Amino acid sequence: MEQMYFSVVDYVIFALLLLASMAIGVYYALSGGRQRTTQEFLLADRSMAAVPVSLSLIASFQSAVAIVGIPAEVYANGTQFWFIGCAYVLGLLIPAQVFVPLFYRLRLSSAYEYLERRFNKAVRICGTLTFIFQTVIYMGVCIYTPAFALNKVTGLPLWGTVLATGLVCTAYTTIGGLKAVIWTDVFQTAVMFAGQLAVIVVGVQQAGGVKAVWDRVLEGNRISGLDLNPDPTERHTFWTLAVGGVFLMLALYGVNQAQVQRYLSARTEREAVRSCYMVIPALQVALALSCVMGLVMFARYCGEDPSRRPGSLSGDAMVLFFVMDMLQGLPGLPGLFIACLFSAALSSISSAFNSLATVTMEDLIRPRYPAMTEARATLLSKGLAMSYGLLCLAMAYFTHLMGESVLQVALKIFGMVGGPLLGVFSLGMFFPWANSTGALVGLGAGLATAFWIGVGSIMTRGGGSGGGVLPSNCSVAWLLSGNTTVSHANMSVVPAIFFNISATPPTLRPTGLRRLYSLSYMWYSGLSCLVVVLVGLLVSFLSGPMKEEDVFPGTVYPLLGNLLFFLPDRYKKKLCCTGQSTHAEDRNGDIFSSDKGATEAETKVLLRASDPLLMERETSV
Ligand SMILES: CC(C)(CO)[C@@H](O)C(=O)NCCC(=O)O
Ligand code: NA
Repeated sequence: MEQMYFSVVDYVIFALLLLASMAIGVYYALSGGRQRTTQEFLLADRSMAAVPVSLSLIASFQSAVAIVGIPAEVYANGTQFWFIGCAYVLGLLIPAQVFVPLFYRLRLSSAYEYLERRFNKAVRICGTLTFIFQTVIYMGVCIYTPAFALNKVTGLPLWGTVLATGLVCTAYTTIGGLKAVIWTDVFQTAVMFAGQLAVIVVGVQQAGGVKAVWDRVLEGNRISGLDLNPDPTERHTFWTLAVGGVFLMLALYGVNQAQVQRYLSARTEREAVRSCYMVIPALQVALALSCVMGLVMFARYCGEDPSRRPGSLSGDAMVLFFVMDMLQGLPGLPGLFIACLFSAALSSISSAFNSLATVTMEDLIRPRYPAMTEARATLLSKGLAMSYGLLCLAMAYFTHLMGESVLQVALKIFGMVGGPLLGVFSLGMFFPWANSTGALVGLGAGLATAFWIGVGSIMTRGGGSGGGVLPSNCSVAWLLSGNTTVSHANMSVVPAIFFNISATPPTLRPTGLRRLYSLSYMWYSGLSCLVVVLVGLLVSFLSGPMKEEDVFPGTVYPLLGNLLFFLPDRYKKKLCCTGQSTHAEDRNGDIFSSDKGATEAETKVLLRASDPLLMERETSV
């Protein structure tokens, strides 16, 4: 395969992306409150409108991993993965109805503050540390993926690209705070969609039109029907994607700090909920673009002259090769696509930096030094954002050493670490009896289960079967054979991470522990969430369940009460599921609506003052 060369226009477009992002950072460093308070730096002064928030929400977890990983998946295995779109519906309706109002009304700064109000400090700190662990690994994958892909195709130095993007992102995140992060996300999401659309349009044209594309993907077996196989070890079926995917989406869009922080930055609760709803169609568009891109590439390249094939390239790098090949000779378009890849990456990395700075400040540092001045806290938050930026560069190196397709790696991390976190939040919100011991033991059990299965699957190459390349009339076996003509020697030293998505050979049905390890990675969130809730409830009942009236007001969602709506109140009370205060606002609505200018501390006092039960409890402590 020949190395591709960028024209001047391409370099200019790429440079413009970095410059524009930087300019947005500078603008928010110098306008508004000039980033002099943590409220502005970490929460955008709680002044954002729904549209930028929702675009920023989709950008957080849509990185270059999805941009190359989803087309690679569709190219190799057909459109089955598209069914994850079904999970987007419940996966965002539930946050919009349950999580967002609850968090918003508590006027939190960090999602983990909820855990302290509902349980205790220890649960909060464990939650925070779990989130930090998840995000630090994820950001390494995020920054490494586009740099590696670009290096393979254009020969641009890998670590130079990592360094340049990492530093630019650190810079605008550190000076511009959450406002800059959200507005760069908006701009970067636009670039991301533009780049994908350009590839699709050019690809369809080169493949001979929409009809030709359709015929070839049908002929090549790439349009998947509804796979209703109930086997949980099957990697992608309707059940793993549409049901298991809901838990993945809840972990990401319901309780992940990066997203919770965006909901909290919305100017009103209504805007926050609206932004959550708007993610559903926007994310469907993003998914459709990626899947269609995979199909177009299949139509364009299947059956291509073998001498031009990228030899041992894995799915992910192959996507980039195809894209660059299609766009060669169209000035500016290769640059636009590279800008698309890096936009996707930057918008995820910047979310990671800012959310990590927030939790470190609000959950770990501030509770220890409550007297810290606002100026010092803001300076420290900026220092934290910058330090996490530098740590990200180190994490890129770790990713370099990992194996597997990057899409699967990213979704596994979300499931293994995000699932237990979702579990501990669900335990607190839906089960008033759960106590802090239950929450801690449950979280530990959930993490242990997830890592046992996750690490087991890596050791035994499990994680769900059925990931091999689909058979089709037009042979694609060469993609994996690795011994076809490779014109450049360096193509054969692709690190393991870019080797294919294929898992265990479908012929062997694993038994015993191996069967457990081969659980589809799409179930990781659901399973570990369930373990946390079950173990948490069991331990709570054994160690003395919490009484409903002792729970901090506004931290419980009356799930059982709502489900058993047909029972008379008397029985509901007996069952302990009336939801003493469903949402803080039910009781304190007037306070919240009339205190627009009040500081957080004042609001807390107001909230407490309006709650005699709580006052009593606090004074008796
Ligand atoms: C996380 C979802 C499912 C939804 O946002 C999707 O965007 C995705 O597959 N992301 C992969 C991880 C990443 O792009 O970083
Ligand atoms: Na992104």
